[in-house]
Amino acid sequence: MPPIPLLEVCDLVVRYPARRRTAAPVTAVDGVSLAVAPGETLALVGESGSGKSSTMAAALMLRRPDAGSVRFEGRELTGLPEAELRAVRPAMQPVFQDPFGALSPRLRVRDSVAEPIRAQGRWTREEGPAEVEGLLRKVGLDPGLGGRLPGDLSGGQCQRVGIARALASRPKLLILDEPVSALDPSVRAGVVNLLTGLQRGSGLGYLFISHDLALVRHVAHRVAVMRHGRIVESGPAEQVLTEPEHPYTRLLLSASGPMDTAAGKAAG
Ligand SMILES: Nc1ncnc2c1ncn2[C@@H]1O[C@H](COP(=O)(O)OP(=O)(O)OP(=O)(O)O)[C@@H](O)[C@H]1O
Repeated sequence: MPPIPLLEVCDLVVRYPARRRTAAPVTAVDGVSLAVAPGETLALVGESGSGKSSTMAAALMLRRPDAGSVRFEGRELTGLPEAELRAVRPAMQPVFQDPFGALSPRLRVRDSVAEPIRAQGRWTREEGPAEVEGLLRKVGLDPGLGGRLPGDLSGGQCQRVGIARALASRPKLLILDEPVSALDPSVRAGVVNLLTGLQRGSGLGYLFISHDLALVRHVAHRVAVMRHGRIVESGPAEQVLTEPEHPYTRLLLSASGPMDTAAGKAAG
């Protein structure tokens, strides 16, 4: 029997109220189904406005979907009260595009990383600091940076702190929303390699949201292509990216140009 997916989203619908009185409500996600297995990276690709971030927000239950189901390790989340969701959330952690925006500007690096450990009630004076130091090392940072504020770090360093903070909750799934697209091209590959390295042998699943198909080719096991709130094509990365069936996927691929971005090359 195949393993139970970490995340399983079925027939997901997310609507936003009309922004103007005369406008219609927006259906941002219109019946999306996807699943992420342990140790797997599913890339969700599509142009701006196709509904990727709305799917992410609903999958994380940051926004309750208007219809459909979200299961984590087989457990339905949509009907759970907030108190029960709080217990599930550590296992599914977001990593956002803006590395500075994701961290509190007034919290030192070590406190940002310590916060989830404290929130889970695991902090002890003996083991807490060592766990933080270990997490900083794990994401390729010198623990000596622990005393700095985010404003004293580069974008790449900040994103690594964001990843360390996500890992501090001991998650099973990371939902990564364009995790390297705001970074300087010269540091993207390092962060991509970090993410692929963290996954190796760990069972950590990734829902990897990106519009960079070159990058997706290097990180994803499977790809789902989203357009106007729907998945128009999905399958193994190699198949979708080399023999796309849907005209929209072909269009995205032709618009993305040759598969040779800095991140792609170094990560390959
Ligand atoms: N808070 C909101 N209120 C109204 N409409 C919204 C809201 N957030 C998103 N939308 C609309 O929902 C649709 C999907 O947006 P979403 O941000 O999920 O797409 P996306 O693929 O993640 O785009 P991007 O890559 O630009 O973030 C778009 O038409 C967007 O304008």
